[in-house]
Amino acid sequence: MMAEIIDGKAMAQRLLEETATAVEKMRVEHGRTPGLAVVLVGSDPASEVYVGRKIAQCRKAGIRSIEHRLPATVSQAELLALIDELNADSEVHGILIQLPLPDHVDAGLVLDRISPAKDVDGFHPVNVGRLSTGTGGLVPCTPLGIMVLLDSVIDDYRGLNVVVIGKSNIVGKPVSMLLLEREATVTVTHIETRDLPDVARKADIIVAAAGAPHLVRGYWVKPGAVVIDVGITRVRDHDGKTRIVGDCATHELDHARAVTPVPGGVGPMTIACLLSNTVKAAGTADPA
Ligand SMILES: Nc1nc2c(c(=O)[nH]1)N[C@@H](CN(C=O)c1ccc(C(=O)N[C@@H](CCC(=O)O)C(=O)O)cc1)CN2
Repeated sequence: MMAEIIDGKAMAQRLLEETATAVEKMRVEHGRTPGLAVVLVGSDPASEVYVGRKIAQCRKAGIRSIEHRLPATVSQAELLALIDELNADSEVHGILIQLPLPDHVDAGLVLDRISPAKDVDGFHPVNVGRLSTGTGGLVPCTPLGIMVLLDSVIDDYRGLNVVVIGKSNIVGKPVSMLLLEREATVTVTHIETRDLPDVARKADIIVAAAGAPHLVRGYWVKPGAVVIDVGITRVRDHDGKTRIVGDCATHELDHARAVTPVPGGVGPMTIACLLSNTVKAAGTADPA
């Protein structure tokens, strides 16, 4: 039997529609339009695509987006000055700095400068701390999206074994916190983990976020497990064409209960959750 394919594209579309409804309600009831500042440094082609999609989705949902495109040579001081300006702007409820940043910029310093209340990416230490103590705050978009996808196939996480592959600050660590909040038993694995296939095979849920194409093979996955594929790697085929592949060899996962596709799984949810975080930030902001 084939595994169920969790349709991230359709679920993202639904969330975007709900967000548009919430934006309209906020406008009518409070006279406030959520505003998202999108900062792109340099011209990384993938970042250009993602930023373009974020802005297009904002437009559709009725969120005001304010785009700041800076050259790759921008100084750290200039970037910090822009963030100070955006922090002080009452029309800006969310600030997004598209990653990666150029090497000469200290990304940690830049992200820490964003006001935690406007940190719609959930990367600021205050929001990281809130997430790890289960005390609210803004949660990173990809992990939020993963939970929406998982909730579509799992009612009760209590006692389930989850193996997270990858310990990044953007995905691995925050998704582990969200799963712990649901009383799952979470094992976070990484490049140094011994016998990773054996560890993975014990999982009821695998979240693969290693950035390693087709790392997770069929024999890593227990029959009936749910597999969330977070990897997005562009590879070049024999014919010279590029295509996007995930961290999982999905064609070997017929025995899984459900899997997310790449593309069309976690990626679209990341953008939808950014918009819903922006509305959340606008809803908690002080009146202008
Ligand atoms: N400030 C941030 N920077 C980055 C984040 C982030 O959450 N915040 N995540 C990634 C990039 N990203 C969003 O910014 C992102 C990546 C992929 C997708 C997506 O929809 N992917 C498609 C496939 C790719 C394609 O079609 O080109 C899919 O999976 O279907 C959306 C957003 C790093 N930077």
